[in-house]
Amino acid sequence: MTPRVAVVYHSRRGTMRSLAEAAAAGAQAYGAQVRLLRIADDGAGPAWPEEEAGPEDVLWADGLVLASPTYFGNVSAPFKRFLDGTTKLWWDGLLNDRVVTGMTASTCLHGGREATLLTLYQSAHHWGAWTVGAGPARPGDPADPADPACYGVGGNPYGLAVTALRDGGVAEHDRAAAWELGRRLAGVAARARSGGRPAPDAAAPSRVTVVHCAEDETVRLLAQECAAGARELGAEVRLRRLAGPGVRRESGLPGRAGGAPAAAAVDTADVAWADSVVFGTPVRAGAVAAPLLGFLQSLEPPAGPGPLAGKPASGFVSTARPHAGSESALLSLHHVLHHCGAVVVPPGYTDPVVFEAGGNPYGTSHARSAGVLPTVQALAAARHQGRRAALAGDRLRGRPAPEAGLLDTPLEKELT
Ligand SMILES: Cc1cc2nc3c(=O)[nH]c(=O)nc-3n(C[C@H](O)[C@H](O)[C@H](O)COP(=O)(O)O)c2cc1C
Repeated sequence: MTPRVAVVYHSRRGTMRSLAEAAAAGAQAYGAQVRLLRIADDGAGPAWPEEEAGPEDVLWADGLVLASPTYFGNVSAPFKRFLDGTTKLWWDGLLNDRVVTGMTASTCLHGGREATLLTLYQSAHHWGAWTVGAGPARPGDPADPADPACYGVGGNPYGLAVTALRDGGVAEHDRAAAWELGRRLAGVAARARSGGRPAPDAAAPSRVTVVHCAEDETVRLLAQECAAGARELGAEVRLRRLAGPGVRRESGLPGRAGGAPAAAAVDTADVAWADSVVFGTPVRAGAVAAPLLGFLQSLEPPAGPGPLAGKPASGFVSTARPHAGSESALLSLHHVLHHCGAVVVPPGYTDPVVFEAGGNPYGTSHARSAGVLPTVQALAAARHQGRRAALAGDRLRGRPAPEAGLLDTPLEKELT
């Protein structure tokens, strides 16, 4: 299936427009059907000739390159208006499963460009989108925009960020990096639509690894439910425990209840084995617990793709109180996942159970003020997250879609 890619830009001086043109050409070179679209600008910018972007273009696209200038460390107001304009489609559950990447430009090298890309992804995750950065790609995928040949990226794994010049000019290496990013996005969008190259073992069940801090009882139960959700879709699942300095001592949580057997300790090979990976952790000081961060850091190779490259990944958390970092920990986890080249596939609002469990689109979360054990709503959300991981892992390896009766996203239903 030919993927449909929309490259949507806002530009006053021309930087973002040039990058968008290059990304569109890269997506076209992959073989995608491409639309280059501008965002309306209250008359403040030049009248660029491209068609104006609207919410229906998000609906049309399988993949989107979102290109906003950095304004005060954020997307520009016109760009935010464009995102907000998709509310009705989002509410109707029609924007799930788009594949999104981001591009930006800023005057200062460290003037908020990473913040802008991460903000873009946060909004895309509310849609239920999958986000692809410029981190290392898996072998055989379209070339790596962070490759030293494309100096414009400067090692930014979140997407493309370049230095804006006064005249709106764009260096050739930045244009080349935008081209590569467009091509990569089209490649992932094609596979997400089951139109990519079939994996050599396409008939085998997809593989999901659920890694968790097992000493935290809440997280352990969420992990089991997540694993059960993946198995519901026919996935082969490895439930793995993080070894390392004790989470129990750090968090002061009770140990394993009921004498359930401990999961095997996780190893890098469990991540290499999987088609998709889900990470569960208690929140410590607004971030993931140290053992998880240590394990993730061991996955990021000094150069080239690591075992997470090109694979769907997401996380779930437990906190002591309702607003004690359940969002910030997951957002910081997403940053690390992008560094590893993963495709971040959080739950978004892709199922009513997400709303019922507190409405965290970045990952399932449970606050222990509601009880040490997860609520039935949190368990249902974890199960949904496991199903989604299995589905995304299946898609990105190009395997045929699972049977219609088991499918749970509008995109799946639409395709079968
Ligand atoms: C309202 C406004 C806010 C800006 N904020 C930042 C900023 O936070 N950091 C930075 O480095 N550059 C900032 N800039 C510079 C823009 O990032 C730069 O002009 C833009 O990326 C150029 O893109 P364009 O050529 O596509 O219009 C700002 C510019 C404007 C107009």
